[in-house]
Amino acid sequence: MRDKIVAGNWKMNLNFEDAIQLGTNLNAWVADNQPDAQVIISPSSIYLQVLLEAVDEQYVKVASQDISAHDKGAYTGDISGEQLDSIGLDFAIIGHSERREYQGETDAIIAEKLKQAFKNQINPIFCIGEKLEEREAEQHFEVVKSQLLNALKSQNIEDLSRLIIAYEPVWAIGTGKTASPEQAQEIHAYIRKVLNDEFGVEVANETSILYGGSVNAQNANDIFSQPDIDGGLVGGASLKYEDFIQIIAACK
Ligand SMILES: O=C(CO)COP(=O)(O)O
Repeated sequence: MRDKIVAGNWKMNLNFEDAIQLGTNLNAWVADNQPDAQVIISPSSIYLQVLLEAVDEQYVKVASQDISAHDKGAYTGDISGEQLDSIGLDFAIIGHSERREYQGETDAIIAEKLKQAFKNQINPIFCIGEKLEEREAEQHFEVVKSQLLNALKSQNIEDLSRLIIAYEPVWAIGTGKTASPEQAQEIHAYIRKVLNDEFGVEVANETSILYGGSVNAQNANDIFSQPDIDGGLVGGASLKYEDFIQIIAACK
């Protein structure tokens, strides 16, 4: 379903107390202010369960930052979709560029992770986006198309109703350099066109496509006002309560 969504990817930040405090404060703010956007927070996995208990799911949803590509068994350090589902978790970030870069995640691995999410009724926030050299070589359209198709072609079409996409140009992540609202809109419209061409109009119209990469309280309004941008996946600014609530409020 195409919802407005603002998701905070906390990455490997915040200690236990700060994570609970931020989650609790956000929950109270959402309850009081009833923003248009669905709010999601994505803490480190050790805090998932306690945050699920600390927030009310009608106000704040919780997402893992990853999911195993495997069902179960001898995969030390992995957390399976079934395990995530068993604590009541409904969302998972999959294929973030930092995992592609530092953990060697390929499109093929990401396709398996998406399958595990779908199989366990978890809504994936599937990340795609080009690197700086690919943008400079004007290959960004090809890159996102191949990331999309390599990961989605093997999925069951009916599972795609759970899909959320996050377009995050790697050159804009943590750099303070945002894609301009026009650049972001252009590629979001293109992503929707690829979805339409490959999977049909329903998938294209019903998939939320979030923008990520240096979203902050100042630029959120301009970015979110673009027609094909349904919200944001926010890193650094999601760790600061005052900034993050302004970003949520900007998503209408
Ligand atoms: O990677 C991101 C969210 O997943 C974006 O991070 P920043 O908002 O810190 O650029």
